[in-house]
Amino acid sequence: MKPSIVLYKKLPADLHQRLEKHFSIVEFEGITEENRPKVFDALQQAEGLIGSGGAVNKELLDHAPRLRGVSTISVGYDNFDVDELTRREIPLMHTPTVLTETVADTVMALVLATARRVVNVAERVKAGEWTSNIGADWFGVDVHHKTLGIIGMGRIGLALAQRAHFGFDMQVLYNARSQHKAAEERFGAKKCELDELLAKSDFVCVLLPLTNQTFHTIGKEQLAKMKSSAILISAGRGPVIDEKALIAALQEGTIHAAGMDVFETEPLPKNSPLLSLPNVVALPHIGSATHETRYGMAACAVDNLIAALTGEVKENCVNPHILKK
Ligand SMILES: NC(=O)C1=CN([C@@H]2O[C@H](COP(=O)(O)OP(=O)(O)OC[C@H]3O[C@@H](n4cnc5c(N)ncnc54)[C@H](OP(=O)(O)O)[C@@H]3O)[C@@H](O)[C@H]2O)C=CC1
Ligand SMILES: O=CC(=O)O
Repeated sequence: MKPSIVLYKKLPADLHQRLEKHFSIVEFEGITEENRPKVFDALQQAEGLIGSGGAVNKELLDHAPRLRGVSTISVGYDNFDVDELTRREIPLMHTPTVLTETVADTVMALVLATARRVVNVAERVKAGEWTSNIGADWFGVDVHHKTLGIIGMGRIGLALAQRAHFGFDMQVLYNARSQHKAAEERFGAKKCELDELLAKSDFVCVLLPLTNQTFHTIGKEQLAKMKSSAILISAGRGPVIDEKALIAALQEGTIHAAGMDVFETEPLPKNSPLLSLPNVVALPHIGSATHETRYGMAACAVDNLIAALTGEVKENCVNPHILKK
């Protein structure tokens, strides 16, 4: 009999078939408040779990006594209780690399859209406001030759630095725990303390994962250290930025604008003040959302689960130290 797995995200047909060759699949559309009891029921027999979104915490794991492998269709894994998975010796697999270039494109799109006010002016054109030669009230600010600060110089940070350096002749500053020689040698990036990065950057791009250490890395105090002409880009995880403090900074002119792909609450609530600020470009967490990349992520996650359950993990494991030799 094939091992049973729980799938909680719809997959392309061919990838579903690839999984079906190895496993008997119980499928759900996400893990929600409503379907939680049914998911818990299916988890009693499940040896594998694959999907994205929804918390995979101790409560859920307590309903999954036979679980041997978990695969998320994402690179970020902040909604997984990694300590609890590790304690139970369950490998957690994720999808780094396959989405890196696409997410870096999204971040660059946010840089350009906020600086050049692309969304705002396009809306004005559609509203019929372009009735004569445009004046300064339609102008944006330059991106090329400015200074771009990257907070979190990992895979995506490196791909962003490449775009900024070669595409836009920008000076790149970065803040991370370790030194990133590749970024320094290839893109002239300079490592600096957070305060220095905030004070010198025209664009501050936050690409940190969400952890206990990174929660609210950018708050009132940090925003006050930025140039009043600076633009903040948030594309790691929403809670890395104190959204209340950011809203106040945007309203009071402490900083010039913000481009955001991630938020403290997602989907962004309809009454969020961010939605009525003209100097905010808000995207619905589309960092990796192209057809090609989302397919690549799903394929990677399927292969990751097969590897985890057949004992053949070579890469993409968040807690590799638990793997049996
Ligand atoms: N908007 C979207 O759709 C997407 C968002 N993401 C988010 O982007 C994040 C980054 O992805 P990726 O680049 O692949 O991840 P990486 O793990 O390659 O990079 C993370 C970087 O963050 C740094 N970092 C982590 N913790 C700290 C800390 N406490 N203080 C300072 N720096 C820290 C790391 O520093 P060091 O190098 O020193 O270890 C590293 O440079 C993901 O975790 C995810 O949350 C990812 C994909 C899509
Ligand atoms: O936010 C997306 C991810 O892959 O992480």
